[in-house]
Amino acid sequence: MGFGTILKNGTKTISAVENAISSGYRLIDSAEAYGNEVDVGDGIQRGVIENRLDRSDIFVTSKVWNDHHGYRKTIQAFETSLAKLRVGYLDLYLIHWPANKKWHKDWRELNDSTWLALEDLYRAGEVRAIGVSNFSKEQLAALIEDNDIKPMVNQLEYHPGFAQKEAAKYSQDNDVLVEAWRPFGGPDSGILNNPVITQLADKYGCSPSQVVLRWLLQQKILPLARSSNPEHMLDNLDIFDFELDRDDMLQISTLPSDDGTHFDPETYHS
Ligand SMILES: NC(=O)C1=CN([C@@H]2O[C@H](COP(=O)(O)OP(=O)(O)OC[C@H]3O[C@@H](n4cnc5c(N)ncnc54)[C@H](OP(=O)(O)O)[C@@H]3O)[C@@H](O)[C@H]2O)C=CC1
Ligand SMILES: O=C1CO[C@H](CO)[C@@H](O)[C@@H]1O
Repeated sequence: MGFGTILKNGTKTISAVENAISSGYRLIDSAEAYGNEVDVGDGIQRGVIENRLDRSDIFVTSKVWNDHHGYRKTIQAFETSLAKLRVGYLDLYLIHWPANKKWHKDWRELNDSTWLALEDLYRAGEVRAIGVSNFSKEQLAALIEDNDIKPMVNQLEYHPGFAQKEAAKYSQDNDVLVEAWRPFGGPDSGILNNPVITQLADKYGCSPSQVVLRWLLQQKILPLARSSNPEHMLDNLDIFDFELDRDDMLQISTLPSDDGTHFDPETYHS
């Protein structure tokens, strides 16, 4: 179970990350694009001290943003992220979004040169694992074909009403761990109030968020949940003592598309 860090206000970020570590989270998902790596780093430091942990107990992820694609800029972006987070090394570094065909004629070469930077950081021991985020099947297949080291993770938008099944299946078939971003569809989605989800929560005697997280785990997908509320943080971790049955898994998987904004890896540009 991972903890997401899209949190705006500085103090709120520091205390959310510190509380998350005190609640038991060990995977902290950050990114240069969230603009709060200094605060995330402070939260990690406080959480480690408060709970008498070591740096090595925490798994820290960051991601290179779209305007830093390419070998040289990626290395620089990594160094900046590391300096802001102050954690010595990263456990996982991801390409946040692929360069895609719509915006880059040379999308494949551009992804390869960004990836080469990640490979070099990995070989140098600066990052313990490397991966991608928001890569479609085609984009991931090209990267695997062209390079020596296969991505270890593909972090995808994946939640009830928007499951990127093709990309997830291709990743898993190639031993690439899938992480789910925005598991609850973000703050304004109706996922946690969806009647199918709330009825299943009643059936299993758990919360709607726990139903969603179980649905992900049972597909061998690692969820990245974000919360500023310590009760929700604990609730989201307490999901290892029940199992959704097959029919209920299917009910969630076949929910119609939700009303959220869905980002398409083949066209997204920012
Ligand atoms: N790779 C990528 O491109 C992307 C990665 N991400 C990553 O994924 C993480 C999660 O996605 P995010 O967009 O933050 O949204 P989430 O899907 O995690 O939803 C967060 C919302 O859910 C609420 N919530 C959490 N737990 C509960 C609960 N138990 N009961 C009721 N409400 C709950 C939170 O409210 P409250 O605070 O009150 O609990 C908050 O409003 C990000 O923080 C980021 O790390 C996100 C987007 C893109
Ligand atoms: O990680 C992210 C945070 O959310 C953004 C959109 O709101 C995404 O573009 C981005 O991938």
